[in-house]
Amino acid sequence: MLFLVLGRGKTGSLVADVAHERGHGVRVVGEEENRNAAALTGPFLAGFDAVIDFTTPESVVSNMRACLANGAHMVVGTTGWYQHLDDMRSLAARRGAGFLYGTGFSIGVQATLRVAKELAKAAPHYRFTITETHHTDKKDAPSGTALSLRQALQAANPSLQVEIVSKREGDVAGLHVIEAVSENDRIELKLEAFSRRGFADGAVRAAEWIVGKTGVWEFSTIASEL
Ligand SMILES: NC(=O)C1=CN([C@@H]2O[C@H](COP(=O)(O)OP(=O)(O)OC[C@H]3O[C@@H](n4cnc5c(N)ncnc54)[C@H](O)[C@@H]3O)[C@@H](O)[C@H]2O)C=CC1
Ligand SMILES: O=C(O)C1=N[C@H](C(=O)O)C[C@H](O)C1
Repeated sequence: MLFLVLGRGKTGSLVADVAHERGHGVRVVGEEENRNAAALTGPFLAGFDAVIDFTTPESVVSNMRACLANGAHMVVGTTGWYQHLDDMRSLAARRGAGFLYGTGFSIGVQATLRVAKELAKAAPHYRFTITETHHTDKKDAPSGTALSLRQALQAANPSLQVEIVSKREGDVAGLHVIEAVSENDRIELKLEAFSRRGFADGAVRAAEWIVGKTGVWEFSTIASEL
């Protein structure tokens, strides 16, 4: 397959490496070539099986508009743009695109989301806090994964109030800690990414999955198929 990767940064570069390792052709387009999605014309996009976006909360919106309007198959790993989610979902549906988005593409994040739901049910009267720590260049806060974890906790137990604390330190690839506290004890569920490799692997597998499909999916709903 031939993939177009948007973003030559920390994660986009690794996504390109993983896609090569899995036997795919890859073209990477960076910021200089693609200001305001200038590179993403219909004829250019038609040459790729799928597009994978790891850019910024600002740039990803024009990238999605261009790709989805042209009916492309697109995987969006970039976080911090979810106020536009309804618009992007309807654009994808109107144009017959394939659109898959998500906050944490690693197996670790997906497993933690499942365990979090069980914890919310098993400790319904505890006070919940999510603390997320990431590198100092991260543009969005809270992290997309922290928002997904809160959503998972509250889906399992709608009465839970969940505080999110964001920390920015060094080059941390991703640390999420869920803490549930009662008068008697404290439970901790901790997920530490050792590198960005797990996210890149999930993104490439998601791109393989979406080729030829039309529709809109959040990553967690299809992760078990990858
Ligand atoms: N869903 C997931 O599993 C993961 C999501 N992320 C998210 O991915 C995004 C990127 O993260 P990093 O790679 O750490 O950031 P980064 O800052 O290292 O890379 C972003 C790159 O996008 C480039 N860029 C900006 N506008 C562009 C445009 N219009 N076209 C092409 N490239 C453009 C920038 O020049 C930069 O090189 C963030 O939103 C982050 O939260 C990161 C890791 C995992
Ligand atoms: O910006 C990052 O680095 C990461 N962003 C994602 C998020 O916001 O959830 C996923 C991962 O934690 C790394």
